[in-house]
Amino acid sequence: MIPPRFKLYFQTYKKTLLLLVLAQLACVGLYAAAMKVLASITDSVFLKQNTLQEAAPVLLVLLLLFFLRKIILYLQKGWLRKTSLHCRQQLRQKLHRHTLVQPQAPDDSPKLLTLACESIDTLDDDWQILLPTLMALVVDVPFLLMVFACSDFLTAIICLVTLPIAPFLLYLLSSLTKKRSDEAWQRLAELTYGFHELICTLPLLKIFRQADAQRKTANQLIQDFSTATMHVLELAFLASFVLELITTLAIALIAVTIGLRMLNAELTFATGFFLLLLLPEFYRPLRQSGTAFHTAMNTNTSAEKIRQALADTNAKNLHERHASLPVPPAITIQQLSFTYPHRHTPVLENLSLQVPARQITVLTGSSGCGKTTLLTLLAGIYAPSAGEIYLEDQLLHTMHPRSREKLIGYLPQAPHLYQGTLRENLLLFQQAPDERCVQALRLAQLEDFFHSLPQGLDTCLGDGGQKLSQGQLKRLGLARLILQNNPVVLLDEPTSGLDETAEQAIIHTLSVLAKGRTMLISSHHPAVLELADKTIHLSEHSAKEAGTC
Ligand SMILES: Nc1ncnc2c1ncn2[C@@H]1O[C@H](COP(=O)(O)OP(=O)(O)OP(=O)(O)O)[C@@H](O)[C@H]1O
Repeated sequence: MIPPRFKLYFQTYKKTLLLLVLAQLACVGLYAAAMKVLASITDSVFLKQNTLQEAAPVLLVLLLLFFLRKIILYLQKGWLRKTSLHCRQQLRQKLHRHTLVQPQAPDDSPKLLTLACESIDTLDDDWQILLPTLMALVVDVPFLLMVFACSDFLTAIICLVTLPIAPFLLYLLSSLTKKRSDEAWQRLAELTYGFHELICTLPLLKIFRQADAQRKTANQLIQDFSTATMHVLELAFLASFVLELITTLAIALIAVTIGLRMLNAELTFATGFFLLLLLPEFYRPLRQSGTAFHTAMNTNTSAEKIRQALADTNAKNLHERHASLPVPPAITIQQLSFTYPHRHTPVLENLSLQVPARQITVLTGSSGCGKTTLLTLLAGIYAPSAGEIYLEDQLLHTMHPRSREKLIGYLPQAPHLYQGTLRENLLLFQQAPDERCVQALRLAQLEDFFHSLPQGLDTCLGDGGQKLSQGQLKRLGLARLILQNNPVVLLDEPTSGLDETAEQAIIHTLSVLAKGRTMLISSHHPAVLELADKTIHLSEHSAKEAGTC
């Protein structure tokens, strides 16, 4: 019944969980003591006719017990919140590392988005709902059973008999709920994917006045998701209702027996009242287990998806051994094939070629023949469907991402602009002195742009900040590459979108940057071709080397 990830929680957060269990024990102990005091006050004031003044010190003790319990509950909540946050942070970091280690399939980003946001956040319920219920079941129920057994054996026996009904009913509901919960997650993934696509293409849809037409698709996705969620909620409601009914009936049954036995003087008022006060607390974890059970179905589905996503990484035999690699290395491609998911024909098939070290190699070919695809495979963003890519004698896809990042720099056709300062956009969370940033901007022909900025390197770029033209964005990408200082540099159309003067300047920068590096450029521009030591013409599925110039 207990999900496997809980074992991991028990191992990782052993001390915190022990503390939480002790706090739980203290809470239930204080509650039982408070109820004992309350029963005895009621007994002394109403039945034994003592005055309130006589009961006042005992009332103070009652107040103190409630106060102490509140403090422990508050601390317990805080620990649970903190541990949940830490646990989710760790998982997000793991997932982040995984996306770097495991070359992503091109269609994976919406899936990763769902995993990193919704799925991981769902695991908060493990700490806010599941673990507290589990602790109450493990600590409160046996503790109160013992208190019942010490006070009145018959009540303890009835409680014990009614106890297994709830788990049995939950077991019956489990298979049905799991299927519906899986379905709801599937609909959520489709919804995320649909919205992701819609947002990416919104400007284009607006231009072609198709934004309204897409509303129908979005509405359908929302409808499907809400229907699937409603199905899950129906079952959750049913489970809670059944448990409420059973526990209420059990409490009523025990209350009647206690009442009858008090009438027959088999039980004193103080003991009977004390037992009646404790009964709701005894059944509380059982009532909560309905909600917890529904939550567990949901979190189990998310945890399974996260586990599957992370499993491939653990299986991969990655190594960081690149110290022995000659720098800059030559690139050798052998029998490389790549097919995009949901496509029947490969973009690249049995491609073999050599990119020499310390030279500029220019990749040409008609539009759509696979130049960008080849560069992204070399950058390790996608994994090849077949064949090998070697950096000297080392296989690229067995290399650790840290090694790959150190070795290979990549300038995509449209570099991404992050919402952040110019400095953050340049350094991408690395450290470097401001002078180096300014020097890189100068080399990438962005000096004038930099001087026009009101706050220099601290100027905010991206959404809500300074916007950049396509040409400026490309040069910003080039400045990033200059700062990264990688021995292998891959550039996709570095001069597209630039005017003639900027193009000349960038070509000069490229020739400077190429010194002591292995450079592969995808381009048609005659000026870039003039730079080439070697030209490779990529036609559909094959490559022809135009030889060394
Ligand atoms: N994410 C993707 N999913 C499916 N197919 C894709 C994807 N990206 C590219 N393709 C297809 O792969 C083929 C090669 O595309 P690629 O962008 O690599 O060509 P290219 O030679 O770089 O073109 P260009 O010179 O116009 O940039 C094209 O037919 C394209 O439609």
